[in-house]
Amino acid sequence: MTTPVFVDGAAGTTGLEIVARLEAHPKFEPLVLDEAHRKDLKARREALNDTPFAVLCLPDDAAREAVALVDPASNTRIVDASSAHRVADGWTYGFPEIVGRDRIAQAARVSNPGCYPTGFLGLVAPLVRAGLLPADWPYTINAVSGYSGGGKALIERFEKEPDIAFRAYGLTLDHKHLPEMQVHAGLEHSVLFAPSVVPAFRGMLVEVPLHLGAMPTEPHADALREALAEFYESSPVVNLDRNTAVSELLLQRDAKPDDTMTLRVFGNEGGWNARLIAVLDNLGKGASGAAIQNLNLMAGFAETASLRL
Ligand SMILES: NC(=O)C1=CN([C@@H]2O[C@H](COP(=O)(O)OP(=O)(O)OC[C@H]3O[C@@H](n4cnc5c(N)ncnc54)[C@H](OP(=O)(O)O)[C@@H]3O)[C@@H](O)[C@H]2O)C=CC1
Ligand SMILES: CC(=O)N[C@@H](CCC(=O)OP(=O)(O)O)C(=O)O
Repeated sequence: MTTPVFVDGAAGTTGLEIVARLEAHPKFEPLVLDEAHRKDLKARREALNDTPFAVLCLPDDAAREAVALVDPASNTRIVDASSAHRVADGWTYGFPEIVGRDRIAQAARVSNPGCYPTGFLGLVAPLVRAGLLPADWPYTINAVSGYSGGGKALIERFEKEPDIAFRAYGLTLDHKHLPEMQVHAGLEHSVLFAPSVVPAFRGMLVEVPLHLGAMPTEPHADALREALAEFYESSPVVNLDRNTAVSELLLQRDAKPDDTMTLRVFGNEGGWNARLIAVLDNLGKGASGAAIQNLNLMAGFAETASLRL
């Protein structure tokens, strides 16, 4: 006997990957609407109210609409992959390693983190919480993503314009991920975020460069690395790679789906500077893998069931 999960937005980039993981899942099964009904309000309302779990893989407005379609008396528990509810009251932020597995397990409304915030928060939130990095520091994030991060529209653009080698964006400095990065890292100031896209389908590198010697706490890169290693010691999904004897980190154009995230801390010899770098799949721990991890915890199943580890 399997538990049905309604995937609203199943024809989209994130939705397709969630359906694939649910199809391979030993205890869940995906419920999707056919092409003629996938945007039909009546069909969506029924599925949203009559299924024990629903995952929203929709643009923000459609995700808000989906939540409004759920009767307050309904028992449906929701995971929202959009950015509509990431700092909203009544929603639990779906980053189990940081928020706590118990909180996700008990929640009726879980908001999946954004892909870039998964990398940033994975690196910075535990260190701020431990007092090793200051909460009032002006943090900067340099990040590069595969083009599937922009959904169907960006995939189409990169496939039509093969000459694009690099795309810097977010140039108005008001990217929609700023609030969740500040709130869930417990920061006093908004971060300075410099995202970009390269012609690879999936994968991302999220980097936080730090002038450690200028910080009041003057943390050493080794201390940051060890604190992260300890924090993620028991995680089956997030790991800290202690090997800093690497000269480069690469994203591959044909990378396979991957639901893990690897963190690294590089420091210079004097300990003045550090580069904190997270490598993840925007469609894995950055979206679909995180949704399955949260559903597993909510249903009381093994945390990593059907993840691509
Ligand atoms: N791509 C990624 O790496 C990540 C995405 N996310 C978030 O996940 C959500 C989905 O993103 P993504 O899969 O990339 O986007 P896509 O554009 O690839 O897919 C969105 C899907 O939603 C469908 N849709 C739009 N409006 C409605 C509606 N009113 N009712 C039913 N279906 C609707 C679209 O239909 P149609 O096919 O007709 O356009 C499309 O199939 C977004 O909120 C995104 O921000 C989060 C983390 C990472
Ligand atoms: C390359 C690209 O365009 N990426 C998306 C973020 C993808 C993601 O994290 O999804 P959410 O939008 O749900 O937060 C962007 O910058 O808007």
